[in-house]
Amino acid sequence: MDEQGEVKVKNPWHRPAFIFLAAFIILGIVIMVAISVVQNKPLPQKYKYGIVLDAGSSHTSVFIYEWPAEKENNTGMVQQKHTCNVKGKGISSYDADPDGAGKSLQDCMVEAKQIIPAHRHTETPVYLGATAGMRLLKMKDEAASEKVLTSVEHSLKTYPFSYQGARILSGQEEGAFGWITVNYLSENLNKPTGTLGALDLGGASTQITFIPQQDIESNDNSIDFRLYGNDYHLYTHSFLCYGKDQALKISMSKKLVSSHAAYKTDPIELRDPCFHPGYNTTKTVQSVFNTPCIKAVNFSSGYISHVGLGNWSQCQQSIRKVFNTSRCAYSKCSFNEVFQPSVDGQFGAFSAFFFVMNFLNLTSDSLATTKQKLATYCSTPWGKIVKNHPGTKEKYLSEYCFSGTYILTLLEDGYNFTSENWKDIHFIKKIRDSDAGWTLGYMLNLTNMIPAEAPDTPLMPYGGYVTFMILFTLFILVLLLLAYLYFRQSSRKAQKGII
Ligand SMILES: Nc1nc2c(ncn2[C@@H]2O[C@H](COP(=O)(O)OP(=O)(O)OP(=O)(O)O)[C@@H](O)[C@H]2O)c(=O)[nH]1
Ligand SMILES: [Ca+2]
Repeated sequence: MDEQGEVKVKNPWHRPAFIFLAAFIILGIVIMVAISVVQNKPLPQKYKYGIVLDAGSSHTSVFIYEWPAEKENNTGMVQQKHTCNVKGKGISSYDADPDGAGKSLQDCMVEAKQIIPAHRHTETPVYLGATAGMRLLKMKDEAASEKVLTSVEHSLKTYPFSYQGARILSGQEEGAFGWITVNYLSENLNKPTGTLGALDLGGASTQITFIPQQDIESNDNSIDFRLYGNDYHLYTHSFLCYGKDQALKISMSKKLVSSHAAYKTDPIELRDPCFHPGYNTTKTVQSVFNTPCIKAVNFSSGYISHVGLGNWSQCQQSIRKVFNTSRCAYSKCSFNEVFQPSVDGQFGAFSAFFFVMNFLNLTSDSLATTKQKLATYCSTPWGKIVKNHPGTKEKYLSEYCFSGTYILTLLEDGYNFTSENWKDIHFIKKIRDSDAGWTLGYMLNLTNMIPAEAPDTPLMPYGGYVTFMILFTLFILVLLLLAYLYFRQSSRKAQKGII
């Protein structure tokens, strides 16, 4: 026994090695647990920010976007953090007072400074994009439009952000970026599922953008993108002067010009089926004709007595005259000789498409029901309408019959939607808390946040990777332990054999 005891003490696999291995295993487990705890602890989110000013024809809105700094190239990560509506009218209305355009942005930009953390200010890009109002001003008075842009540029440069430019977007860009926005927010861009067409109705222009089933016959209407490894061949068209405010002016001017009485009376009487019975307001001729969308006409008076008749079918007939559908040089046209393939797939209809249809409660009816309800609404006396909506601005309120009828006629007679595919039009304001509109798509494009190729995805998700590493390491440790026990056993046997 004593001899055996002496041999045991000499065994190289004896206590120090065992203690070392046990310590090694414990240390390994402690390190693994510590690493996985630290790794899984939610990181303090580091957000980045971007600002886009939508200088529309009717007003300017400031959009602040935010996204997690580490995930800027993943789809659906950028979100709208805040919007601010600039007080007053759009920047194109400052043609006689360009300095006023820059000043008008002050309040919203100060708000942006408060909302975005100070340490991010200098790296936050600011873009201003102007749309149809400025396109029209440029047509009317190019020097004035440049002065307005210079004024907003000077104003934006006084803030601590990274100024990236103020420019007028083309109609094509406006349509295409609206399409990118709705498809980015719906997370359609990296999936094989279909995309959402985009319908935008502004005050001075309207855009239609979608992926058609047929060839695009005119180059002006075609735009190509490669996003997340997929090629997109888009049809897009922007109709300048066909936003709802300009369309109303065109429609009123046509009625005035075609009515002989209009040339003789003072004020000129405009009997309008698109306004409620009992509506009677004096307007200036200038307020209708002050746009490059209409040819100037001489009248006997500078004033119009605008009298409502509240007749929906006559209203629709008068609006149809705004669309010229008599000629088409392509296989298919929408109106005004513009090529348009048949509409296809689901559409998101936003901006004034939503404001108007939502107000009229017409966002989920069939086409036939929509027409019926609208006819009833238009024939409702003006006094009753005002009484039923005490909080609504009278200018907005008076125009809903016209605007609803215009939307219906534009979609059905203009873009050729039918009672079958009417349900494919979704009247939307926001998708996942961000407004549908061109601004987000514009920023994503200019900051290269939508890569042409899909980013490489890791072999397995992060959680799976951590679990795998822990299990695999434990497996190796168990193997080492077994090997140790085996060796110890066999060396004991060997010792015994020697004895
Ligand atoms: N009823 C209602 N109308 C609105 C509202 N906001 C804007 N509008 C009107 O809807 C129309 C379109 O508004 P926007 O989409 O902001 O148009 P915009 O961007 O100024 O014009 P574009 O430059 O042509 O795009 C204009 O006639 C606005 O006066 C709203 O909250 N309610
Ligand atoms: Ca707009």
